[in-house]
Amino acid sequence: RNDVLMMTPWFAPIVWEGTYNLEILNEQFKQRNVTVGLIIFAIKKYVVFLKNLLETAETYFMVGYKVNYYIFTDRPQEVPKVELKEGRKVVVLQMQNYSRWQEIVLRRMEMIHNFSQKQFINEVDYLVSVDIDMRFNDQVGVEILSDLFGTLHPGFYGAERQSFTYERRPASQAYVPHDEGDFYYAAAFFGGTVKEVYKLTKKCHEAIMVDKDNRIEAIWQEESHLNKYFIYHKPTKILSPEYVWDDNMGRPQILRKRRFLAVRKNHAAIRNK
Ligand SMILES: CC(=O)N[C@H]1[C@@H](OP(=O)(O)OP(=O)(O)OC[C@H]2O[C@@H](n3ccc(=O)[nH]c3=O)[C@H](O)[C@@H]2O)O[C@H](CO)[C@H](O)[C@@H]1O
Ligand SMILES: [Mn+2]
Repeated sequence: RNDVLMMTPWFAPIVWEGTYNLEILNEQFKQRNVTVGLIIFAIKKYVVFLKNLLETAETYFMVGYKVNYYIFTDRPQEVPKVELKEGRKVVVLQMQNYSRWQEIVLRRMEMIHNFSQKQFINEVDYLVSVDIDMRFNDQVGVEILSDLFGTLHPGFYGAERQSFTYERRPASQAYVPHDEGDFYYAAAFFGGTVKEVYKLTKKCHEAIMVDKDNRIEAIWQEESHLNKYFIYHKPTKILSPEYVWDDNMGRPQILRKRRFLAVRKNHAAIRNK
């Protein structure tokens, strides 16, 4: 394709529909018999999003592969029973709730870090962390897999560096100077091998704890820390906004697939509930 950027300056592919051959990739990944962990946080009221996310994942996510759905929740009894295909299972992981939604989203890094070391490393090859207020709407397969991958945020994929909403206060560990940064990534979809996700979440969690001691919270919480990390640890693959789209952004021509879509939500009704 010549209408989109297909490769970064550090030679990482940017995955758009029409840039890869899934048959070839499936041959490779089937031989390796990979298992993928999909990490989902369902704290407090957000459990209402779980059913639709799991059902659409069964239709579109890693079809034909083994998948563990790792669901972090404070309401295990509210995890819906969804019929799963062979080789796929739900693993419910208890997590405490926090009163502020900002604390919940920040603590995702800590939880993924802890469980990567004690559990995920023994059970899966790759981890994918996603927001729950989303649904799969088209195929998401092994074309996303790589050591470390991030997704271009739907609001900034064509934007200039100056407009990226990185943390700009030097007092925060997530600080990014104006002359640095490649892309603005969405925290709603990232992943990699368990080892790389472990390293990423460790670093981000540590930075978040330093910020906490200094009584500062990054402008876009863990997304700010993720963006900082990706500047100094470049992703080995980047996913186009096909993988985190929001129909509020319209339907541009270059978007041949809308694979993972934001579900409309009423912030006031759902956050801190
Ligand atoms: C598209 C995108 O980049 N989304 C980011 C943006 O999303 P959003 O504004 O969509 O944030 P959000 O409300 O979806 O929160 C992120 C996620 O945290 C979990 N959650 C949150 C609150 C709660 O009470 N219970 C709960 O389970 C849930 O999995 C949710 O999807 O900003 C957030 C933090 O500022 C995160 O960085 C999101 O990844
Ligand atoms: Mn979200």
